Parts: sequence; C-alpha cells; structure tokens
Amino acid sequence: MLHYLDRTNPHAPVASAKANRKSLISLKGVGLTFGSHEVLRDIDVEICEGEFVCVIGPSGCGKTTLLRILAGLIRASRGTVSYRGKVQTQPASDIAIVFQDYANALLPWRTAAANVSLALEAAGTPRAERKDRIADLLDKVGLSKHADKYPSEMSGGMQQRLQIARCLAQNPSVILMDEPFGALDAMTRQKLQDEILSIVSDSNVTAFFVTHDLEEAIYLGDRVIALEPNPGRIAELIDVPLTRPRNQLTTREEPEFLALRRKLFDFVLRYE
Ligand SMILES: Nc1ncnc2c1ncn2[C@@H]1O[C@H](COP(=O)(O)OP(=O)(O)OP(=O)(O)O)[C@@H](O)[C@H]1O
Repeated sequence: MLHYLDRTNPHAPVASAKANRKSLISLKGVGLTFGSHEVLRDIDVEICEGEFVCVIGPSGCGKTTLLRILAGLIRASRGTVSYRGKVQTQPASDIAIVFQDYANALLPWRTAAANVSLALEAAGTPRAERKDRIADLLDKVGLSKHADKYPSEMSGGMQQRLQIARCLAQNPSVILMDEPFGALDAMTRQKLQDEILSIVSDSNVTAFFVTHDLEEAIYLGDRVIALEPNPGRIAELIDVPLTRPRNQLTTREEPEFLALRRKLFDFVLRYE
C-alpha cells in the first residue's frame, strides 16, 4: 500500500513510505554504444518499489534504449543493472512491457479474452483458473463487455487497454511503458492515464514510462528523468510533489504542476 502526501488530512502519513521504499532497480554507470555510436552514458538511477518514474527528452536521446536495457532486452556496454539486488543478465519474467504499437502487440485472430488467455497460458496458469482471471483482468481495464470481440472490432483505446490487461496477466512487479498512449486522441489518453494510475497504485506495481508529452510525465510520475542527447545522459531527476490521487482538472492547475511544466519545456526547448 502506497501512502502519498495528503494535504487534506493532517494525520495522513506525510513522512510517506517514499523514504522507506525498497530499491528495486538500480542502474550504476550504465552506458551503451552501438558500433561507434555512443547512445547512453553514465546513467545512475535507483528506482524503488511502487514508484512511478517517467522519462522525457528530445527525440533520439535514448529513452527507448534505456527502457530496453531495463527490460533486459539489450545488455549495457558499461556499468551494471541490478534487479532486486542481483545483477540482471536476462529478462525477468515479472517485468512486463506495454508498447505504443498495440495493433502489432495483439494477436488479430484471437478475441480479447483469448489474447489475455495467451499470457496466462504462457505463465502456466491452470486452465480451471483462467476463466475467472480473464474476467478479472478485462474488468480491471473496463473491457468486460468486449471479451468476445477481435482487436479489429475495437477502438485504439480499447486495444491499448487489452494490451495492458495482457501485461497484467503476467502478474508483473514492474511495467515498462514505451509511449503507450502516443497514438491515442487526447480524451482517450487522459482516461487511460487515470486508469494506469489506479492500476499501478492498486497493485503496487513499479512503473517506468517513456513519453514525449511533458504534461503526461508530470501528471503520472513520482519522478521525472530528463535525458539530454548525444550521448543520452540524465540532465535532471525531478521529484513531482503533487498529491495523489491526481485529477485531470485540478492537478493540472496546481502551481507546482505549472512550475514543473515550465521547467521541462525550458529543458526540451534547449534541443529544438
Ligand atoms: N539497434 C540499434 N542499432 C543502432 N542504433 C540504434 C539502435 N537502436 C537505437 N539506436 C540509436 O540510438 C539512439 C537512441 O534511440 P532511441 O530509440 O532510444 O531514442 P528515443 O529517445 O526513444 O527516440 P524517440 O523519442 O524518437 O522515440 C538513436 O540515435 C537510434 O538511432
């Protein structure tokens, strides 16, 4: 259970669990070179259990590459990536990835329920348990009424929800998201932002979220990593001091939100 600063309640655990959270992922001196192209340099960051970390930065600065390193899909050329205190040598089964390209992430010949079932089958969930788990997962992402639809019969937002349900079927401790809402319209995007926040907070999942959208990063994150390019380095690691639960209207009007928005805009404008 996460506790966030609650200004409406003076007895809320203000000293927040944040300070006591356990480190889950640790990157020390991580660098990556593709051929002669140095993509990432000296990345040092500690991500704690239950934390929501967003990454922003100009195009090509290495955001996706960093996510792929965390996923264990690429080995760093330098430094170490530790997961639960152990140096990571291969992808962990409890780290799930949500991609922007939901259409390619789903199997078009399987219904929504069968797409979720696939992840359960892969995880070895006994057949007898699958039906209830599928119903729970589809319910969690608001797709209960669409279990028998094929991806082609669903909107972009619904397909992305389905991809998220499939990831949750893995029972992940960490969800890595690479611009998951980038292809969606503004209203759907905001709805899904709130859904992912409630999923993450209900299941105490740790989230690492790559986005081009500076406001999205502030709205979702406990911290925002600003990567500068050539090679990709951490320019700033910014704490987001906004209360939770967040609200699409009031949070975005808070002075701290606006100040951070200004700070991040100034940062990216340097690389325009
Ligand atoms: N497999 C690869 N081989 C060679 N170079 C690569 C490879 N993958 C990525 N790169 C290069 O690494 C750099 C960082 O790419 P990456 O996709 O991580 O950036 P990004 O910040 O996510 O970009 P965008 O915001 O445009 O999605 C780019 O210059 C890219 O061309």
